[in-house]
Amino acid sequence: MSIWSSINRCCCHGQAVRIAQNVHLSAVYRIAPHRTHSTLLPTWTNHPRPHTMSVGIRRRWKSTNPELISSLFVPVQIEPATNSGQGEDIGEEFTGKLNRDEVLKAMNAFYRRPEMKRLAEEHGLDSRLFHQAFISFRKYCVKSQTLPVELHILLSDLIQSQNLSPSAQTNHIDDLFPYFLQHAKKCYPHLECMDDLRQISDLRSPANWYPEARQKQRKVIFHAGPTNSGKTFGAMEHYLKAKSGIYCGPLKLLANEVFHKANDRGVPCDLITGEERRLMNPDGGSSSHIACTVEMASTQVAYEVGVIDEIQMIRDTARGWAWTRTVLGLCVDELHLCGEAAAIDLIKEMLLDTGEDLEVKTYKRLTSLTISDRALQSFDNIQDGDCVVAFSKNDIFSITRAIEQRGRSCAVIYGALPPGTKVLQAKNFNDPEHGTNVLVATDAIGMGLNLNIKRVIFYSLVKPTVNEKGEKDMEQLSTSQALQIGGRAGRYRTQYAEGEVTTFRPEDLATLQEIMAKPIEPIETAGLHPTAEQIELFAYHLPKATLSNLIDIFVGICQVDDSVYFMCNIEDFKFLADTIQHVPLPLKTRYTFCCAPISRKQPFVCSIFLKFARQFSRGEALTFDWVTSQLGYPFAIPDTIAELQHLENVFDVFDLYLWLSYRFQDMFPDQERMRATQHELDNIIHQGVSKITKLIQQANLAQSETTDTRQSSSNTSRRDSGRNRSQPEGDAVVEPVKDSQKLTLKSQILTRRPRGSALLNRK
Ligand SMILES: Nc1ncnc2c1ncn2[C@@H]1O[C@H](COP(=O)(O)OP(=O)(O)OP(=O)(O)O)[C@@H](O)[C@H]1O
Ligand SMILES: [Mg+2]
Repeated sequence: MSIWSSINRCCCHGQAVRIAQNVHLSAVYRIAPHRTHSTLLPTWTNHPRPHTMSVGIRRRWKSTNPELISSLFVPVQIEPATNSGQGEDIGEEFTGKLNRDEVLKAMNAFYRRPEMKRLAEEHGLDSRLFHQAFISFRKYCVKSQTLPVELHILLSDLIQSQNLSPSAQTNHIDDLFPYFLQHAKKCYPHLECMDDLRQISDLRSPANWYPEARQKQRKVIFHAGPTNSGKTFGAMEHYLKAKSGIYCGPLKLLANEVFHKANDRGVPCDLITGEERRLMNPDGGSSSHIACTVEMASTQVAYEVGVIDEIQMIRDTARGWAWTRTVLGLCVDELHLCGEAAAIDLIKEMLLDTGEDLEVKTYKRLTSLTISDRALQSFDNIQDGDCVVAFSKNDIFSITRAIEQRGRSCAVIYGALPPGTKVLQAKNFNDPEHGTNVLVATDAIGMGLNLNIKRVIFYSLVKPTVNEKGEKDMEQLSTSQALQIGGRAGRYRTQYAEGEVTTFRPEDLATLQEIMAKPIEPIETAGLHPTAEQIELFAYHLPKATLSNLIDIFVGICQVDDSVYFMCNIEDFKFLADTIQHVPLPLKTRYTFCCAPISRKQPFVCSIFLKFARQFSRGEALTFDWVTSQLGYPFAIPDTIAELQHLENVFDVFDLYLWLSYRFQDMFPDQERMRATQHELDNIIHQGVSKITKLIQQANLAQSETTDTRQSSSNTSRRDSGRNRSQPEGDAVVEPVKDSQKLTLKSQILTRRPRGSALLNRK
């Protein structure tokens, strides 16, 4: 029996909660940000454990301002009662018609009574809710053509006795309270079920959500060390030798690499990502080993060995929950965690709740990595094996152009490129015969690609980030990030076994040395996330609330042990929920749609997402022909940067389709055709990237102005001023992609948006 049908069969709130706790819920999909995947995330267990505090351990629960919470509850509109015309108004028959002004007077007298406010507070109505509910109640009483008989009579009595002495009054103004409260509960259904809501959103013991894992006493080993120290290699040896194993990686590329490595070693291994399932067993059964993206890991299937790679991602504000879930939930005998030592204490803290110990294995870097004492200063000084790292696409394009103007060919890698393109660009760069011996990249190279880099050159030390609230920030690189990116230089057993790190600008060099010399800050908290079941239960209690409002309420009232955990940000999810709010879909379907791995910063993809939801809600299958007709198919090799970027978005639409096709097979029937076409598109994008300088030139860059460059590539005044002081002319100041080009992209996207879409209305 699914939780959904359980809930529908329940008639009382308490029962719904009990059922949720007793049934071990089937897996559900969870949100994943851009280019990541959905997952299975069980919530409730049949082994509830009291929330005891571990002795001697600092524990604190998140406390939220109650007024902030109350502002999340949107009142349900109560319409005034109309006369059904089926008979007389009995109240009016008894006491006559009520005088509207007198009713208002009585009501206002009620509102002014401090005792009423206090009483309301005892029933969960703070002053804000009391005020809102009173306004609604007053309007209802004044505007209704017919009122409940008792209320009508009470109001009539109150009006008549207004001028009498208190002893002569038969009724008191306070007698209105029960009627008011009844009305308030209709306006704010949560008043009836706040305890249940708090219980549902109690996230203080996430270790108890995984009964299968808790039945094992897992051996947990942390492979800690810097980049390129053989951590993953060490853990993989255990994985490959085991009878069964699960590898959980942060990227499709890494899962893919393990998938190939295992199968090449004769260990049958399946690949599972949000958009792909590759099963090696011809009869469709599962192999003994699985390589998956972390969000896709099952916590119910038992394996001998589990590997969780890049464990430091547990602090990621958007995806951290997926690492938390696998650390607590993988049902394995032996669990290997690979990553920065900065996560060791946090993992130890988490394992206090599972009763398991942590064994730490430390690694040393396999090759040397030195910080240069000279900045690059000029692109004239670029050498074979150099990788220039920048954090904005505009910088990437400008740098590429500047280097190619000097007669060198560049490989280019940034996050929005499809995986195939990234791999091919990396391959060209790695191949000494290819003639592409310089790489220009964002921190997308930080994980997953094997690159023959000799020297990493930081073009900038400031990176755009998203904080816990989902807001964009500009931040100086952390030590962890600088080591992660810089550590790509001098990879073991590659052409360049000795790595070097430097900056482009001399004035950044000291800062880089300082950043890289600092110890990595310990990771203090791990991400958590509400689950589909929890949101479903909220929806059961608050049926009139929108999905995005339900999420807000959940986050507002949930209880988290914030000495160990934090709530991940869910802005993309909420944005998607708002985008399709007006499309009629069952809640579970709506929830799954909103878990799709797309970012709100991709307007074109979001507009297609809305079209998908509309088509789906009409019950019409999303065929290859229908989808590609929305996307300007067939695709051509891009001639401009704008076209290239548009194709990158189209690629993400294919990902969206494939992701949904695994959740709603009947409605997304053309999975294989879409996959084949996406593969072609990957090639087309790669061809576009390979002639990127030509694309940039199309934008008539000659007219670009130096001041534009400052805006696009500099994020600190310190760096700006330094550059102007000391850079050789025409070098540090690389020209940005022109604004006119950005406009072309924008207009292209706009013309492709559906008319009247929510997104257009938003803008
Ligand atoms: N003992 C070993 N024998 C052979 N090759 C090894 C050994 N240890 C590591 N390598 C190779 O060295 C390279 C780096 O190792 P690995 O990827 O495990 O490092 P890592 O510490 O996980 O790095 P990162 O932090 O970048 O993930 C890989 O190509 C790996 O195959
Ligand atoms: Mg590794």
